[in-house]
Amino acid sequence: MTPVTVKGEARKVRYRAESGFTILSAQIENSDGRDDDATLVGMMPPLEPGDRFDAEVVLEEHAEYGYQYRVTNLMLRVDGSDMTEEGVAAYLEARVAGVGPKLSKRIAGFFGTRTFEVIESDPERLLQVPGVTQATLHKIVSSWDERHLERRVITALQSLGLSVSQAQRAMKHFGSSAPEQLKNDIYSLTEVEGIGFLTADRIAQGQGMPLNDPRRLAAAAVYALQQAQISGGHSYLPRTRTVKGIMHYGGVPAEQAEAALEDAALFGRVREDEGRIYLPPTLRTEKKLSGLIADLLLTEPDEEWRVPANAARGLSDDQARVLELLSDHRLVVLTGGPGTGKSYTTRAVCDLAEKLGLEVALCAPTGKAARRLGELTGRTASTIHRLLGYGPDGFRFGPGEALYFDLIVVDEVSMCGDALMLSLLSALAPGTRILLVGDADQLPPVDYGMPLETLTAVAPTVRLGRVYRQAETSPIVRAAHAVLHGEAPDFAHPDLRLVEVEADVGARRVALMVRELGGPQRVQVLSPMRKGPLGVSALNEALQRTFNPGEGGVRVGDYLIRTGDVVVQTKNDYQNEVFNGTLGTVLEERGGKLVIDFEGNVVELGPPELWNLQLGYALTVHRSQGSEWPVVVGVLHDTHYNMLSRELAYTALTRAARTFIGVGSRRAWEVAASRRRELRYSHLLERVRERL
Ligand SMILES: Nc1ncnc2c1ncn2[C@@H]1O[C@H](COP(=O)(O)OP(=O)(O)OP(=O)(O)O)[C@@H](O)[C@H]1O
Repeated sequence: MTPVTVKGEARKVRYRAESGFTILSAQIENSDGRDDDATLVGMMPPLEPGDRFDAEVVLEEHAEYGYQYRVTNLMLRVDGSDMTEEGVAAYLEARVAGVGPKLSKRIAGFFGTRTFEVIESDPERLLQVPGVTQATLHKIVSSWDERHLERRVITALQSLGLSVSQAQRAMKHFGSSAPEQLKNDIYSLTEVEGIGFLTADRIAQGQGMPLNDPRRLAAAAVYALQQAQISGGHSYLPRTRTVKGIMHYGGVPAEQAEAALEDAALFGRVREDEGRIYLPPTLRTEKKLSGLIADLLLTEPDEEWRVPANAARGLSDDQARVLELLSDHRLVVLTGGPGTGKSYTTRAVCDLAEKLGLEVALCAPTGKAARRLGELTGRTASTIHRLLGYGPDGFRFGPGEALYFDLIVVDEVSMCGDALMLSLLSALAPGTRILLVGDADQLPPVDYGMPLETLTAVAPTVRLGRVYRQAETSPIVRAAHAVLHGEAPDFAHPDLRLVEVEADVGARRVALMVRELGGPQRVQVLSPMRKGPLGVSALNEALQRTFNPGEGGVRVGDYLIRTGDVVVQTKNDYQNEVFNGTLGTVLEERGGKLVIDFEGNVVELGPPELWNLQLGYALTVHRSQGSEWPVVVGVLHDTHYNMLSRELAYTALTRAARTFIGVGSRRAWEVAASRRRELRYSHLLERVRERL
């Protein structure tokens, strides 16, 4: 059915979720006829009885509710200019506090169809109407504002070409100044979750923005760098690749893209640093971080750190070296694969520090990693954000106020990008020691930069090679280390198997396998990418259909999430203390909101936060870092070709504590083992070296 355009008047809002999803009874009409009791469903701005609107609707027959009109777009006509005097009076009476039937008729009689304009732009004139006192005026203006602000902003954003849900998210991001903000720079829309350059550009074109407008091409440059940061973890792009990005997003030839890059640098939208193109904040971060690392390497630790002979008892020589290095160095790095004794060593460090009477803080990038660190060392550990006192206006501790501990231990450091590492190091008091622990062979962090790689090259580092945990018996640990040396796993063990499948039936095969292995609560599925027949989206659809079939649920991106589903948080939410990569189970669906149990932390998420959720039956390998499950089904197939690398395969393997089932193709594992991941563009290491 093709959408038809109708004019309508709202009768009754039967239901409205914060996301904007609405069920509305209305009278609608167009040249083909009218329907006095129509049911409209879909994303709509806040509506009140009597509101007039234009809408695009598609007539549908719903299994349960019969005929109804699905709204593809709905625009309010709030100016009331085509309302009759009675309509204006009725509107005032219904919606504005402090105005009864008599007074609303008098006001409508006085100003007619310009009444709304008077209330909005020159309310004092209402005092000319007999019976309107200062108190009445105050009531009218304040009730008008709060109710109409959102409607006006949403309607203004819709008139820019945004859908209702995009308008809601833009208003959440920019606040009520969103229309002005977007009128000045429509491309700042790309900052809003789920809105990319192409959407902003479509709207800008709709407003007549010329293809070669410098603002448009500067925005294309910024977007190219943002995408490089988000999807590639790059801190900058070489000039040539930035130009290609402008050509790609801007759709302009090379010479125009070159000129646009000059303009973007001129406007300060991007920064050029010896042929490297950065977003300004990223360049500042990289420079500041290099300064702090150099400072840690060049200054002496404060407190006395003597290592008595028995302190190293039970430690290997390598593990004992960590204790020695801490006596003369403020910054020490401990790296090694799974089961090599990193936590075991950390515990010994904490034991010694306490014997020396030193104050120690333990932290890690995510809640799960912090909990694990606490368990393995028998001490309290927190997230880095909590240690730095993260709150609504950012970190409490930092350049302005230092953390006063003698030693800070950070685990799972491979998950820290440049920005978080900067926040952490800038909160250290002079003389404080810091021990960074992680597995440098893992995939780099989701955020841009890879400070651990730089630190292992410049700071005193101990690399633990010997595998203790069930080394010889655990085929997975052996396979992980083999992959790092370029060999594909042999998959010749009951706990390390490979099932070859064709891409088009693979997702179904994976779902059946998860059922055989004990279901989603025991088995985690991993895949390198989101798209494609064996990507996370397709796997999640198949797994949801198998383990949580049914209709309905809350629409989040390309998923319908409902009670009982396994979900994963995709962005750090410090208010609810739910971090990127944390898995949860949906307990209940309440009016467009979801109540989710994230490993004991039960939170209720409403529309804007729901954008940070996805189904979690299957995760990308990237997002699985810092977690571990008894059984993992790792999907690696030729169709993932350009993502295959030995770090990816290694990270996937090391997520399994006991059993790893590979699904896909043996060739994919051979390709992965033979290839290192794409290097990230970061200049941090060079900047640190320049300062040493
Ligand atoms: N020097 C050692 N002597 C004896 N056992 C050790 C030694 N070092 C570690 N272990 C044992 O090896 C196992 C793995 O140690 P640990 O958990 O510290 O490894 P890890 O590197 O932290 O692993 P992961 O990266 O998975 O956290 C533990 O059971 C630990 O007790």
